[in-house]
Amino acid sequence: MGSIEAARKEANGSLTEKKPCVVFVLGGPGSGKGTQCANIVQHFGYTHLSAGDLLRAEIKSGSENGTMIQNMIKEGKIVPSEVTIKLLQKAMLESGNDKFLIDGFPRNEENRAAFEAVTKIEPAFVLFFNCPEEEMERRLLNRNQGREDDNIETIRKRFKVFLESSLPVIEYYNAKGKVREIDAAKSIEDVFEDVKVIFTPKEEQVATA
Ligand SMILES: Nc1ncnc2c1ncn2[C@@H]1O[C@H](COP(=O)(O)OP(=O)(O)OP(=O)(O)O)[C@@H](O)[C@H]1O
Ligand SMILES: Nc1ccn([C@@H]2O[C@H](COP(=O)(O)O)[C@@H](O)[C@H]2O)c(=O)n1
Ligand SMILES: [Mg+2]
Repeated sequence: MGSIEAARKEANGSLTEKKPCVVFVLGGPGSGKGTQCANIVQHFGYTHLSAGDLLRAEIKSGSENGTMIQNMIKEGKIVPSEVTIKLLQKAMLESGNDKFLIDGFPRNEENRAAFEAVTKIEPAFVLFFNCPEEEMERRLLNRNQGREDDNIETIRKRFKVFLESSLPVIEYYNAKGKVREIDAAKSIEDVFEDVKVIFTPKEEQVATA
């Protein structure tokens, strides 16, 4: 049985009940989550849902939560789970797909516990892009996508939140054997080579030795 399918069945506890396959994609700011998710979508048919992108779209839509979300993002703070989970659930329903890369979520223990309580979905696994802070800082300062949080002051706050609130979530899943860690300091192409191994069912992996 392929590794993803096995993880999915184990996560959802049943062979018949059809729950979506969710992979949480975590890593520090600038570790390359969005870049690699775009590659995974092309090769493996997942729908990519970036919590940060959904929150930024919510600001643009003129929603009543827009100002609150904008202020939180400028400060690198985590938006209350209720808001983010509603956006994720809506996007999952609208996608028509049943395989999701949820990028940048859960960002803290509150995100994690609320998602599991509301959706009853356990991730198949957690893809963790591990990258040194100096490299992430360099990437963010060169990103040039006009993001209000890509300035050195906010970047430092985001790093602090990652260490204090997001790493414990990765440790939580690691204790359950669910973390697939990737060295994200390599080139985009080399990182994707490592990612592909994780998403390719074992029986399809060609022996190179
Ligand atoms: N392996 C890599 N080597 C060099 N640059 C990279 C690599 N991966 C991504 N980048 C670049 O670094 C920047 C940040 O990448 P990306 O947006 O994918 O990160 P992210 O983890 O989604 O960040 P955030 O958490 O801030 O959304 C982009 O400009 C991207 O092109
Ligand atoms: N679960 C989340 C994810 C993101 N945010 C806020 O959005 C900012 C940008 O997120 P990226 O993943 O695009 O880097 C992040 O710093 C948070 O302010 C959130 O609140 N909750
Ligand atoms: Mg991103």
